[in-house]
Amino acid sequence: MTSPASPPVPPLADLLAGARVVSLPLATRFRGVEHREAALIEGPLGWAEFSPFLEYADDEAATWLAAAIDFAWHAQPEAVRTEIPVNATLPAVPVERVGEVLARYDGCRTVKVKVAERAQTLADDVARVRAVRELLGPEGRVRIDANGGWNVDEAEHAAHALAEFDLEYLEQPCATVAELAELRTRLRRWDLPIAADESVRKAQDPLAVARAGAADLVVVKAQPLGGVRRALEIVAATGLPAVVSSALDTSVGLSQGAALAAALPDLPFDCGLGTASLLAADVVADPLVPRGGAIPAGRVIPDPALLDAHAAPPERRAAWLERIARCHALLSGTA
Ligand SMILES: O=C(O)CCC(=O)C1=CC=C[C@@H](O)[C@@H]1C(=O)O
Ligand SMILES: [Mg+2]
Repeated sequence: MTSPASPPVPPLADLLAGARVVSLPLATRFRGVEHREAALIEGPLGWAEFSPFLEYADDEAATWLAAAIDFAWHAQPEAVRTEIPVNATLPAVPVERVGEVLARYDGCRTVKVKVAERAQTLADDVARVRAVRELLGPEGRVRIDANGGWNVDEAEHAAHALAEFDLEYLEQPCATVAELAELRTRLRRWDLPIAADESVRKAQDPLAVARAGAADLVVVKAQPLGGVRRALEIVAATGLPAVVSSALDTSVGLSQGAALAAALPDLPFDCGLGTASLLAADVVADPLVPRGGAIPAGRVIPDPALLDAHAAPPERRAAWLERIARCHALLSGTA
C-alpha cells in the first residue's frame, strides 16, 4: 500500500537498532491466542509498533511496517481532539464470564460483542448479547462483529434473532463485498447499519466496499492500513463515517490508533481502542486502558523494566527481526 508519494524508508539498521520484541499474556483469549507478540521500534519521533498477526504473509505485513515507520519517523496529522471515547470489546466468552470481562472497561457505554465464532451456535451469540444488554441497560449501545463468519441468509437470520437487543450496527457480518451489499439491501427497511472491517483492511482495494454501496460505515485500523495518514485518506475517499479500532495492539500500537482517531474530522462512534483491557500486561507503566470510557491521544514511551519482563524468547525475537528485515526489503523495493 505504499505509493510513489510515500516518504523514503529508513535503513534497516536504524529500524533494528533499538527494536524490542515482547510477548504479552492476554487476560481473555482472543482470536484464538493467549499471548500477543509485538515488535516495538524507536525512531526520531518516538516509539511505534509492528505486530501483524503471525499468520499474515510478508506482503500484507509490510503495510503494517510502513505504518510503524510513518509513526516513528514522521510528524503525524494534527489532532482535533485529545480524548477518544472507546467501546468495550467482548470476546466470544461463555455467558457466565460476560460481567467479569466487561468490568475491565471503566465507564464504557458501548460494547462490541464477538459473534459467529467457530464451534459456537447462534444461541450462544444471542445469550451473550442478551447478557450484555441486561448489564448495560437500555441506553447502552451494543454492536456485534462476526468477522465475516455468516453467509447472507445466516446473517439475516441472526439479525432477526438479535433484533430485540437494539443493535448499533453489524460489523463484517459476511466475508465478501457482494454479500454485504445483498445483506444491506435486505436489512435496509430496518435501519440496521453495516460496518465494513476486513473488506477495508484486508482488501486489495479498500474503497471497493464503499463504491459498491455495501456498507454504512467503515472500521479503520492504523497498522493494517499503512499508518495514520493513509487511513485518513481512505476514510475521506470512502465518504463514509468511520470507527477507529485496534489490532489488539500494545499501548504503543493503541497510541497510533488514538492518533488516527484524534485526527479524524468527525468521530461519530465510540472507537474499538479499549483493548488494552484484554491484556494481562503491557509495555507502558500507565497503559491506555479506558478510564471514564475514553483513552487519551498522545505518544507513549515503553517502560524498560516492562520490556525486559515481557521480552519474547530469543527464537521468537529472531523470527520477528527477520520478519522486519523481509518487510523492509519489500518496502524499499530490494526484495
Ligand atoms: O473493535 C474493537 O472493539 C476491538 C478490536 C477488534 O475487535 C479486533 C482486533 C484485532 C483483530 C480483529 O479480529 C478484531 C476485529 O475484527 O475488529
Ligand atoms: Mg472487526
